[in-house]
Amino acid sequence: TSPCDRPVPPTAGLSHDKWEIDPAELHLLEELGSGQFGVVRRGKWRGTIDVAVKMMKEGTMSEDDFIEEAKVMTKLQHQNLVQLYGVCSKDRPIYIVTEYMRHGSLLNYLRRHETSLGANVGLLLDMCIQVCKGMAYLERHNYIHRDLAARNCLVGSENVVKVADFGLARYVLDDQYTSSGGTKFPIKWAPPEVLNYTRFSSKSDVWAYGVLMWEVFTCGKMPYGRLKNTEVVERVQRGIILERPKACFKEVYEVMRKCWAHCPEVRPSFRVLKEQLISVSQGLV
Ligand SMILES: CNC(=O)Nc1cc(-c2cccc(-n3cnc4cc(C(C)(C)C)ccc4c3=O)c2C)cn(C)c1=O
Repeated sequence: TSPCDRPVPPTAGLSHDKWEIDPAELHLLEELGSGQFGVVRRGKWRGTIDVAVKMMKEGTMSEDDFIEEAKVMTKLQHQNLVQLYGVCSKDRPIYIVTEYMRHGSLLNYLRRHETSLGANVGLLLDMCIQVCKGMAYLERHNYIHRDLAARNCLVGSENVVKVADFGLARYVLDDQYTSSGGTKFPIKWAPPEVLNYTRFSSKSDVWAYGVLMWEVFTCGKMPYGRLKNTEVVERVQRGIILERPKACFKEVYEVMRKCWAHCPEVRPSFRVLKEQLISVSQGLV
């Protein structure tokens, strides 16, 4: 957007651009883990706001492209998206500062709470609906995630679930991750058109969302078990899909199956998925 599109802040010219965060306002705390770009730490911003800070390891990300994109990403705001607060890009390593989610990744949360969650299909469905709402917002903004999976969603207080790291896949420099033949490429969440032509779209996100629903209703099992990536590619191209999880009743599995239509145009949009899942959850009451 050209500067004239953005409302001019009263302090125009005095402060950094609004997506630029002053590192002096950050107080770094314990390490939360490490991801594709290096170490992530919990922190405090302006003394009180809980944040997560990704400290970008040199050579892991195409930084200039990302910093440009960060301006767009800070504008994507929804209660089921992990909010990007801004970046510290004046020196290296650059920091990516986001909202902090106290219970960590959805995948680990499902595995840690399998017993209690397994008995609560209403809650499992609610988690799926929250992710769907976040994804429907991205779809409305023509924004593709490219790596939607339970590991890339985060859990906050009161079982709030939010989609994280949307769009970041485009800035990963590791070709083991970016090329579909690479060891880190998320084959088990990829539809035929991505496996064959790396053709990403909101409909390829819908396929991945179906796999995420399967992860949720199995409380964090690995899709296709211990099958090798080559075996999964072969099955997906032959139209073999994941089996119905025990905890998953038929109406929900029917929605999952629609996400795995071979042809992307046949798959429902996230907007339609959201309506269908909400009506299934109302039928539960
Ligand atoms: C206990 N609470 C917490 O731990 N909370 C949190 C943990 C993390 C966290 C910690 C370590 C690594 C990663 N991580 C994991 N996978 C990633 C994958 C990608 C792609 C590009 C491959 C999709 C990019 C970045 C990451 C990444 O930074 C995250 C999200 C982030 N946030 C916001 C939290 O609230």
